[in-house]
This record gives sequence, C-alpha cells and structure tokens, in this order.
Amino acid sequence: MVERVRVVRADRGAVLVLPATSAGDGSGPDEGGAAAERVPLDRDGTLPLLDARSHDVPSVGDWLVLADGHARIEPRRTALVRDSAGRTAQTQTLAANVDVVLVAEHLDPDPDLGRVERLLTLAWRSGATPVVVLTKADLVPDPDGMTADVAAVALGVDVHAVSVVRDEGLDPVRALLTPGATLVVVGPSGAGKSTLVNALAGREVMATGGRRADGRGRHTTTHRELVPLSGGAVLIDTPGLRGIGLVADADALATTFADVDALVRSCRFSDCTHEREPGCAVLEALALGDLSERRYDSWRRLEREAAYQERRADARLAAAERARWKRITQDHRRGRGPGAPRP
Ligand SMILES: Nc1nc2c(ncn2[C@@H]2O[C@H](COP(=O)(O)OP(=O)(O)OP(=O)(O)O)[C@@H](O)[C@H]2O)c(=O)[nH]1
Ligand SMILES: [Zn+2]
Repeated sequence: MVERVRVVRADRGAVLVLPATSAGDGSGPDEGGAAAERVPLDRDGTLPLLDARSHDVPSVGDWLVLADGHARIEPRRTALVRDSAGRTAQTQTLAANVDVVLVAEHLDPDPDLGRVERLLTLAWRSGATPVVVLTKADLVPDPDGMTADVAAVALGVDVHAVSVVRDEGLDPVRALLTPGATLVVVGPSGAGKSTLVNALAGREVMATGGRRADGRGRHTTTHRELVPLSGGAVLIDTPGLRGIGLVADADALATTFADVDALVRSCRFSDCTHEREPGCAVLEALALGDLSERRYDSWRRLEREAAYQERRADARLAAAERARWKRITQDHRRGRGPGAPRP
C-alpha cells in the first residue's frame, strides 16, 4: 500500500506526519481533526525505513511516500535553506515545498531594511514567492509611509502592513491562502509571526509572546510546525531567525538587488569591483544619490557573505569527495570494490 504523508514537525527523535488529505494537498475536504502520526527517526536523523543510501533528513513540509516498508522523501519543489553555523555542518532546510514565504518584519520598533533584504534573498533562493508583511501597524502613526519605504527596497515584491489587534490589512494576506498552498512565515523574534499565524488560522494554534516594553518578543516559538488550515492551505511557523546565514546564490542576490544588478551590468569593465574603477555605474549612482549608501553596503555585505559561503560549500564538497575516494580505495584493498582482485 502506498501512502503519501506530509511532515508536520521534525524533532530530533521523530517526525510527525499527516495524511495527504489533511496536510493541505488540496485533494480533499479538510477533516480538521486528523491526528498526526509519530514516526521515530534513526540516531542520525534519517527515517529508519528510508532507502539506506539516502541520507536526506526529513524537514517540515516534506512529502514522504510510504510504500512496502519503505519511506522516500519526494524531491523538493522548493526549499527554504539556511547556512548552519557549524564549520562541518551542512545547510539546514527550514521548510520544504513552500509556495509563498511571508517575510514578517515589525513596524515598531522601526523595520530593519537590511534584514528584509537578507530574508528576501533567502526567499528568492528557495524558489518560492516572497511577500513582505509589516506587523504592528497599530503602533505607528504613519504605517503607509513606512510601508512605502520598505517597498522601495523590496523590488517586485508585494508589501502589506497589517495589524492583528485591529484586524486590519489582513485580507491581501488571507487571499494567498488558496487550497493546496503552503506558506512559511519567517522573521525576527517578536515580529508577530505566531500572532499572524493564529489570525490567519482563525484559532490559537501557536503560543505567542507577552509584550515587553521594547516591543521585542521572547523567542516564544521553539520549533517549526506545519498548521493545516480549514481552507486547504497550510502555514509553517518558524522560530525567530537570529543572524540567519545566507546560502550563496548569485541569482537570488541579483533578484533582491535588481536595481544594483542593472548598474553592475553597465559598468565599463566587466570585472569591475565597484570600489574605485572609472566608469563604474554603481559608484556613479552612489555619487548622484540614486543608490543609497545603506543599500550599497547591504548589497556588498550579502555578496561577500554569499561568496564566503560558496567557498565553504566547495571545501565541504571537496572533503566529501576525498572521503568518498578513501572509502573506495579501502573497499578496493579489502577486495570489495568494483574491479577488486578475486580472492
Ligand atoms: N500591537 C500589536 N502587537 C502585536 C501585533 N502582532 C503581534 N503583536 C505582539 O507582539 C508580540 C510578539 O508576537 P509573537 O507572535 O509571539 O512573535 P513571534 O514573531 O512569533 O516571536 P517568536 O516566537 O519569538 O519568534 C506579542 O506580544 C504580540 O501580542 C499587532 O498587530 N499589534
Ligand atoms: Zn562598477
């Protein structure tokens, strides 16, 4: 028998899965109360039933196919990936098979434009469509002006200001919850992600933080969790992302910084470093005030980070390749490898 299930939560020791019909595949009416099933994981975090050669670790949003005592992770359509801090650790998949990444940022305290740019790059890289949601609009006198400021750095991205306490501005976000759609909410701790998820779900599904004087939350959410909604969409709430590592991707950077990318293309030298060259269109735009110092710095920082991450990924790849050859050579000596001498 073949069963298709979706990962609701992936803890260290187990994954919680839901059958397809209640996990937002849009294929059936939502029964709302379908119980999640717990599948324990092996010590290395892999599914015990999984094809032994596969070392994929299931992530929230993954589709698993369970058939004849085997579990297989379906290829991910999209994946929100972060660079894990450790030197040896690989990248970490935050959410799989996501259609829309809601980048949540608070209006009070002031939104951090650099963080929005960073999360947008992460979102573009995932393959999903980013949408910015500016929360706590009720706490500021001019939410529209602030929204315009954020929209100016979120090129080609819809930006919505919302107030959950006043139930204002949520309709365009609700419109994204189409049957079968998967949305993930990312943003800093205290941005109001869980509050937003509860408002969109129409019920208290995630615990939210108490108010603090500085407007920040207290890291209330501690795990990622997929929440099936009654309309057939699913929402994934994530804990506040702190110092989120960018995963290198020049395309995603060029999309987030489409304005800078257009300038780069018209620099006189194709290998322009945009630091001192004559005919550098980026420096010219800076001098004319067409490009702000802030955005220029933000772009440079993310570029450097992406380049560093890419080099590190290459080093990991090279190490993995060396390890593979070492194994093959050892197997060969033990007479197990292909082409090994007959005993
Ligand atoms: N005034 C106002 N407060 C809000 C709004 N949305 C959220 N808050 C408050 O902001 C605080 C943080 O909200 P949470 O939803 O817990 O934030 P979070 O982003 O999930 O935080 P973590 O779980 O730590 O990542 C809570 O006290 C909320 O009540 C809003 O629209 N207006
Ligand atoms: Zn240049």
